[in-house]
Amino acid sequence: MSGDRRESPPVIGGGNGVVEPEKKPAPVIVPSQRLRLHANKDHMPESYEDLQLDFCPSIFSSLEKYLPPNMLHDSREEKVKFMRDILLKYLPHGERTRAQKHREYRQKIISHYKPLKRELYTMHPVTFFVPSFMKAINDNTEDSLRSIISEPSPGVLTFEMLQPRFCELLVAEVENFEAWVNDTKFRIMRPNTMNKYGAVLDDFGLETMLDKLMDGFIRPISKVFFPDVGGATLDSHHGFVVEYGKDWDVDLGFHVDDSEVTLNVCLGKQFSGGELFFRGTRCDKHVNTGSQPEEIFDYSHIPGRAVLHLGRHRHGARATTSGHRINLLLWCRSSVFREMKKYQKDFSNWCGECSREKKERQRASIAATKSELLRKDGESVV
Ligand SMILES: O=C(O)CCC(=O)C(=O)O
Ligand SMILES: [Fe+2]
Repeated sequence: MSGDRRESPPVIGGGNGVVEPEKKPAPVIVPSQRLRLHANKDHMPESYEDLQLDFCPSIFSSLEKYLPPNMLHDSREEKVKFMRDILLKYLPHGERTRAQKHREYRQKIISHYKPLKRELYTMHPVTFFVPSFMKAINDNTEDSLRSIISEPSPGVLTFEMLQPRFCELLVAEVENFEAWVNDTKFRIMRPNTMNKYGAVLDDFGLETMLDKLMDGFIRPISKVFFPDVGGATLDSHHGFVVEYGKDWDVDLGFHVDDSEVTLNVCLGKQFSGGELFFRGTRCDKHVNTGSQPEEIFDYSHIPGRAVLHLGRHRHGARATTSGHRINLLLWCRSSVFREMKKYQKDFSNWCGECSREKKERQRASIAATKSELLRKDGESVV
């Protein structure tokens, strides 16, 4: 083991609170009509963005061009049903049942829960974000982004992001949701296996808004700062809030997130403690190795200020010693990166330990070449 620090092994992924697959096989629906072999280029597909779907809405828009011609002008609901049945066939059985169960779970919440602050459910950049953040995103250059971002430790980016009013509204919505959960005794899934408190925002209607947050605001930053982990191709997310304090979770153990890039923004309220501690980025193989002194970093949350880091950047949260801390988390994922990762062994462009090992191999190889040259030199002198 390298480095001077040992931590207990980080929890990997932390799960995302999704129900376990059912054992009984579900019947596979075989559509009586087939997709076309070639896309109908003249057809203008509908938007599926506003629907609660178990696949990315853009997949439905793309697939619509392949629908049998007689279906093209069917209702959106009929087209969704047809395409969804086809897409589900491509998921492994366990995944398919899991996706179906999760869809039903969400549907149940959404059809019964009455949102309090409706303005949160559609993206309003000007009222959500502080002007400096808006400007940097709108200018959309590396320089403009760098001008608002600090990097107090390698790979830990921080910047002012959310308006105080937005934070208040989101906290009020979460409290309203929790009151509804208590009143109705509805059993909700927590954000992941590490939390007893907190709520999954995607499960009660905020998925579309959070998708827009990822697409329009987090992906442009990740593309510049985290290109090696699929920062430019983030295409799905898990969005939730965590709550800490005497009456909630107290701290959060050492772990890595099930994400390529994680956005963590403090929403308030008043609290002390709760610092994030970081211990360097690691691939699967090296997740339990020690940390180098330069990888050790503590960050104190400030309401409205975002922290952006790799999911594989090992971290945890210290005890919130007084008050109530609520943070918004967006675990952003890239399916392209995950697929490519299966065929790679060396992650020295982002894993601290792969990189250290690679440098060590290069150093050893240079030293061996030098001593070989010196030996040959010595022989020729004699
Ligand atoms: O409490 C925090 O700020 C950290 C939360 C976190 O790391 C997580 O939920 O993955
Ligand atoms: Fe985390």
